[in-house]
Amino acid sequence: MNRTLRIGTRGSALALAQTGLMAERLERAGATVEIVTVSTPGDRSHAPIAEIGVGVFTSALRDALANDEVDIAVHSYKDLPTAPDPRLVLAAVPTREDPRDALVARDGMVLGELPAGSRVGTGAARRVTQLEALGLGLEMVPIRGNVDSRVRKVLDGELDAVVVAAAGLSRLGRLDMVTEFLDPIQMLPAPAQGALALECRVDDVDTEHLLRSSLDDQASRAAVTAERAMLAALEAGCSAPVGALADVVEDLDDDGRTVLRLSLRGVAATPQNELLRASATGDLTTAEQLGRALAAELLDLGATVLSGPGSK
Ligand SMILES: NCc1[nH]cc(CCC(=O)O)c1CC(=O)O
Repeated sequence: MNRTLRIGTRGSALALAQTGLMAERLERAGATVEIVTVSTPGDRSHAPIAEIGVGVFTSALRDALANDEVDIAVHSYKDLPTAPDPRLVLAAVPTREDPRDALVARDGMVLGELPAGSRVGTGAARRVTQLEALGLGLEMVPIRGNVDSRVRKVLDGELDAVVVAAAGLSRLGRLDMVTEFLDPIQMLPAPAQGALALECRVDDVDTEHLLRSSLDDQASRAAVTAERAMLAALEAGCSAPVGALADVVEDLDDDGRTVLRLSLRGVAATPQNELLRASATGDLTTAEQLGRALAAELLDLGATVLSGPGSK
């Protein structure tokens, strides 16, 4: 391909960092690329995500792609609405970063060391509900804004701690700030957390082929496919307290041969905001069915079917 590929990104430090990484990899694969920043309503507003709705970070970028203003869009996968965009194709899910949530606390503290009444910043219902379930007496403070500004609130002494995605800090080169990586047994991440989604126009087969062949990672794609299928089946948006994590694990088949399997864990809440946890395993090739089956089990256990805006 000898055309210059325009890669669309949001303008936040995190978005620019992760798009820069993808641009480098595409150049190494022989492509000529140019980065184009697209401003989104999510970047301009400070209102809670629950008010401004799912897709606030991604719709403007998707429109720019569909309108031929850019050729590739790089998204944080967890920010994408679950409904597919018929104008676009998800051409690559690159190897996923650490999917866990991370605690950044004052004085190097881990969760168990935070005194009761400590002020912990997070706006995401999924994080709030799972932290409250630990019964530590923490005071949850709703915050929003980019990763930098959240972490700064701890450095400034405004908050005792914040919970953010480890992947965000990693891509910003700030993993040194993490005082504890939260174990998924206590804190399941948002579906697709730590993964990127690279889209192109559905009729741009050259770009699709390039992205697929140079960036797509099959195991990461299978894992996030299962997580997102669970989310979609619960009809939960980004503000819903739904967490999911699929790990690719080694298993033995009937003939004693090593095979790769998906191990999916999920968490959802009842109407009384009690947490329900469940898990299931399946094949990488049937990731979607696995996600739907786990959602069905959670619904059977009494999980609320949520609708409306919501992804973190
Ligand atoms: N909507 C915010 C958002 N979208 C993606 C990430 C982190 C990186 C990732 O999960 O890929 C974050 C910040 C956070 O949740 O702390």
